[in-house]
Amino acid sequence: MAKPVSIEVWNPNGKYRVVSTKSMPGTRWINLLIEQDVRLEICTEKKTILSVDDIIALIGDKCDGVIGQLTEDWGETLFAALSRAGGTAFSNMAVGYNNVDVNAANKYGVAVGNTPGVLTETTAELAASLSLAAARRIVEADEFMRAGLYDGWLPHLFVGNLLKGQTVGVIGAGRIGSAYARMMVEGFKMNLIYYDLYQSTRLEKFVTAYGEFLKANGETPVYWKRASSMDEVLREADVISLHPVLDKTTYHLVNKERLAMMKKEAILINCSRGPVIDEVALVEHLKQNPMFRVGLDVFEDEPYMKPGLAEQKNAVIVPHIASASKWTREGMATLAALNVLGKIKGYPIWGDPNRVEPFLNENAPPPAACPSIVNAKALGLPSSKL
Ligand SMILES: NC(=O)C1=CN([C@@H]2O[C@H](COP(=O)(O)OP(=O)(O)OC[C@H]3O[C@@H](n4cnc5c(N)ncnc54)[C@H](O)[C@@H]3O)[C@@H](O)[C@H]2O)C=CC1
Ligand SMILES: O=C(O)C(=O)CO
Repeated sequence: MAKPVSIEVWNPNGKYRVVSTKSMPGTRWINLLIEQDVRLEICTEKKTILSVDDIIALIGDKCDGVIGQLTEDWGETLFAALSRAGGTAFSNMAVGYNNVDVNAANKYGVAVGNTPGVLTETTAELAASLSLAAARRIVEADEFMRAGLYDGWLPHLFVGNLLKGQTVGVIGAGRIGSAYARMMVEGFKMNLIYYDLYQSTRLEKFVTAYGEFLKANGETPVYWKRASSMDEVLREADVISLHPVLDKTTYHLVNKERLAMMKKEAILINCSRGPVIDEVALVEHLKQNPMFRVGLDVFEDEPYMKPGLAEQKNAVIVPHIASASKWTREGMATLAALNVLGKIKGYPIWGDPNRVEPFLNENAPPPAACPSIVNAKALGLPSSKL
């Protein structure tokens, strides 16, 4: 028998029962649910990561849908429990859904939602922030000041890397990778080399047009190149940012051998998922190559770091905050809630998960559609004509 879990209840007499495993930013998502006859239960347990047993207790005997978090293990056990409780809808409050076993969800006929688009720019901005922090040694310099060690300007003090004219490498040039590439090319006049399974024509056109603009204004133009292999990016780029999904093809994509291919003074940024880098190999590489720097938002065994990482001065490390702007986090909550609500109400699936703005307009009711259901095809769910 699972232990009871503490909750806060909204609209107790609502017809549909939806559970959110965490309190989420903003109130719009709550209002959108309760206006549509939902009894909403929000878990108020203090512990950060809920166990499968905690979530089973939250689901209970009758539950139409769950809004969950990327820290939770949504596999066979939870989808079976949700299905037994009559549920057909789950949404991660995240775009990444490597914590979800979509095949298990398909088996139990549960729709799986995610929250693309709303976090693209926010996440790219954090990747850009980490790139700058690593290049200009901001964290080391901040620690030095606070320790009272600054006793005057020196020619050699915290010398870092100039980005202008260097090459930025992007691995996984999807929504976030492309947004980051544009920031670095336009903001710092860097050349671009990228690797993705698919061509990013829009990104290429952007860099071409920006290069022509610079040239027309008497400045050095910027260039792009689509690499034929990831190794080409690692060898050529000065700053490399990882933005692929995490799956079997990207697990330990950056390993000991690949770290060795990179320039000795390269900067590596990871705002995708921790296991994309072999973190043990990374710690060793950081120790052996003091001029090599990393900016990490994600870790292989989150929330833990591999031994030795925290001691490396050439690593800038932040706790998975890439999507943490107020607007984005409130928007993620809204999209996750609307995924669950839409499925419960039998709404069709929004046609373009890259264009979710209509769901985020606070001055208008959202479209009658699920913003993004990743297994819509597998479940045969209809597409919206809106
Ligand atoms: N740190 C954070 O807080 C955040 C992390 N993320 C992570 O970023 C990931 C990407 O998000 P989006 O850009 O919205 O997704 P997306 O689907 O638009 O882009 C992912 C890209 O990776 C490419 N890709 C897949 N396998 C690859 C491989 N083996 N080699 C090279 N490229 C490959 C895909 O073709 C695609 O273009 C998410 O799946 C999530 O894990 C997303 C948001 C915030
Ligand atoms: O959305 C995601 O995938 C995250 O990691 C958090 O925003």
